[in-house]
Amino acid sequence: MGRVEITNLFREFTRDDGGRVVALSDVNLTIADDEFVSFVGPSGCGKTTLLRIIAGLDTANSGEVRVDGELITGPGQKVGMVFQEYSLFPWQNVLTNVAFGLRMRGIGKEERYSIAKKFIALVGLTQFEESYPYELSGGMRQRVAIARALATDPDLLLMDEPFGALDAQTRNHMQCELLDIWGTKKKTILFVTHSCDEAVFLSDRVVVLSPRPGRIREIINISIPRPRDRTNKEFIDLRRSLLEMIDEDERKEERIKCKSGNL
Ligand SMILES: Nc1ncnc2c1ncn2[C@@H]1O[C@H](COP(=O)(O)OP(=O)(O)OP(=O)(O)O)[C@@H](O)[C@H]1O
Repeated sequence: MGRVEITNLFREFTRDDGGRVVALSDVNLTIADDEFVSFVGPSGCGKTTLLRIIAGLDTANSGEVRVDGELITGPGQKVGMVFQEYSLFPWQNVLTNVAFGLRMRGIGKEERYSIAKKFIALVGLTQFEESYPYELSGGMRQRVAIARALATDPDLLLMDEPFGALDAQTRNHMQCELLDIWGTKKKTILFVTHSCDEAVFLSDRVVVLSPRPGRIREIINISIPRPRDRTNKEFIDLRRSLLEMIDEDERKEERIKCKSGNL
């Protein structure tokens, strides 16, 4: 489960000065069950907007998103989200943080704690069940956020730069953990990142968005067998071509801004 169909998505925002920003245009994409897809592209190209619309947290002006055939009209149980800033409740310990979504679903205390403990174990934090977020490192907090998103067993997991704030070593470690979890708990993952290296390391496909309005510029299949070796020539070549594509788009946008006097 977790098939996503995005059809003719268009999203425009009105700025405070009354001007219009087209964030997404003509986005059409189908994502298969259990697929791992990353979204990359220049800053401001609409990656977060796209994820928020898929999550039902924002509404497109036109077009639609379906998850397993069901039209998304608001936040739903099929979708879990993990953001860059952990978004844990500081006044709750690890156990109650992870059990939170289950409580919202009316699941009794004994059952929700038992489910939460299973997911805390999955992310390797059993010894920290009673700890509060301030007592944990950034990587540990992010693991709690992932456990919390997984505990409600969503078919689809949306992750918006979840490892962006982590140091390089913790980030690499979390990437491997995420792939392990994805392998065990089979679900569809949509992952926004600024890192081409991360996108190539994790994904079945990488979707490159163009600068505003965000459109699908290119979809790249990554068929390198996992676990992926970052020193492998194919890996290096793919990472380089992705980087070049995004650099080229960023330079193009700067030239347009210069010409229009916005820079
Ligand atoms: N609520 C809003 N009101 C007005 N403009 C918005 C709003 N949300 C997003 N935008 C604009 O829409 C465009 C896309 O924003 P979005 O955050 O989706 O891009 P992004 O690709 O995720 O950016 P980044 O990589 O920098 O995080 C940007 O130009 C942004 O300024």
